Amino acid sequence: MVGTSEEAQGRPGEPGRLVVAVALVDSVRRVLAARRRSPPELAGLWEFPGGKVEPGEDELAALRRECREELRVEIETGRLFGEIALPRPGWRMRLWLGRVSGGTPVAVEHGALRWLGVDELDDVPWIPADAPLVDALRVELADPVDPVDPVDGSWAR
Ligand SMILES: Nc1nc2c([nH]c(=O)n2[C@H]2C[C@H](O)[C@@H](COP(=O)(O)OP(=O)(O)OP(=O)(O)O)O2)c(=O)[nH]1
Repeated sequence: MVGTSEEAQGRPGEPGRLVVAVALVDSVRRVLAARRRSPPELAGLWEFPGGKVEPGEDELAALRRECREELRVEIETGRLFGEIALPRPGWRMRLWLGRVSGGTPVAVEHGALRWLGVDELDDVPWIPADAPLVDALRVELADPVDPVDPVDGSWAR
């Protein structure tokens, strides 16, 4: 049953963790989504690239590391887009805006990658916890708060 495993709920007394992820936006304002292969309760669901920040690690350094490991790309980050609580005690996830600055994403650890336009965000089953971020991204992609974001003027009009 989904949500009953240790992966979903954590061990009693386990300290929380920070997960950092990035909404990579391309020049035609599509966002990169990645399909998880594991653990079983998340396999097949789609997410933003990222992962756990290691103890003592800088959050954005962790994000760049995860993008190299998972996608084989270099990234530039823009502004912090949002933060959510994950369904595991003490765990939260911070989502940054960003773009690929080097290389082409390859699904090293994921089952698939897709660049989704604003009208395609609902085409994949996202991890349920991500729903508020996906909703906010839908608004952002359709009508950017700052048309010269996400990094330094790279939004394509
Ligand atoms: N990367 C990412 N993780 C998410 C999202 N939504 C969400 O609930 N999560 C959860 C799934 C995982 O429980 C946790 C991220 O852990 P992870 O297993 O991807 O982290 P990691 O790459 O450091 O993995 P590992 O080295 O321990 O294998 O955050 C999302 O959009 N992106």
